[in-house]
Amino acid sequence: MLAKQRRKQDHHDDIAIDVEQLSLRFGDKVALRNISLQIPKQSITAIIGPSGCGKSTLIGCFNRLTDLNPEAKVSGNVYINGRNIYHAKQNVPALRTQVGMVFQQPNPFPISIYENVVYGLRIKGITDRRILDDIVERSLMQAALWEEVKDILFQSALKLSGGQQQRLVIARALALEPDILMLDEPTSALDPISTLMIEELIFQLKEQHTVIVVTHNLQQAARVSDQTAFLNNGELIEYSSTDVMFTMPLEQQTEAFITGRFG
Ligand SMILES: Nc1ncnc2c1ncn2[C@@H]1O[C@H](COP(=O)(O)OP(=O)(O)OP(=O)(O)O)[C@@H](O)[C@H]1O
Repeated sequence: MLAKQRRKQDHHDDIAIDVEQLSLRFGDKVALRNISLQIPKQSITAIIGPSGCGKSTLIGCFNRLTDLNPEAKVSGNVYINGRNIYHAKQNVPALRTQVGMVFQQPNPFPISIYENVVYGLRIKGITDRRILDDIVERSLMQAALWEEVKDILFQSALKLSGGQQQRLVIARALALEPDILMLDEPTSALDPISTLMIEELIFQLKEQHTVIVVTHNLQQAARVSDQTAFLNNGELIEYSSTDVMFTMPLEQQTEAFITGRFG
């Protein structure tokens, strides 16, 4: 019975995140209004929309980061790999391992590069040096940072450039082998070359992960994503393949936004 309750009946194996009539209020303020969408596995989804439209709040529902705000009241459902993550029995720390998150400002810890990557593994109780070494190498390679740091692994992460720090933070998330990686404006604090490196990295990550990118940069959404969700004022206005969204949007609001007439 419990399994039945927790597992969505019409779950498709190729859907990573299934959002059903999701609404969220902060006190009296409605931040998300009745959002439904399905995010396919091993694809890149861009979330766009004007400042304050609810992009960060939406992805914060996918790993229950919004739980940290006592004012936030959620209704509706979010299924990840067919499981309802708002079910009372959901293990929230495990969810946040499965659904990794990278923020706008690179936020490495003031410890070595190596210790940054293994941080979450140590919390999980992994102490075997060989296992940790292997995961450090693999994660830094996946994050396209290994060649630059392999000889300075025990130097402070704070000595790295902003772009390197952001790739380190991505490596730290990848070390936990998340199914889903969410990046909230990952390049807005970076120079154009670092931005390009992160975009190439995002593109490669989809071979093994489902990637969600919140971005203010419409060219970036068009360059990297398979599908795009356009939010305005807490509502999902349009959700379609990125090609369609940027060439023949269905909604006037979308067209106005992508042609720079508002937002
Ligand atoms: N902790 C909070 N308490 C109250 N209201 C909040 C809180 N966080 C966000 N909001 C409000 O919810 C709405 C959505 O905010 P959110 O940060 O999700 O938007 P966004 O689209 O990510 O914006 P931006 O592009 O500027 O980062 C905004 O009106 C914001 O003021």
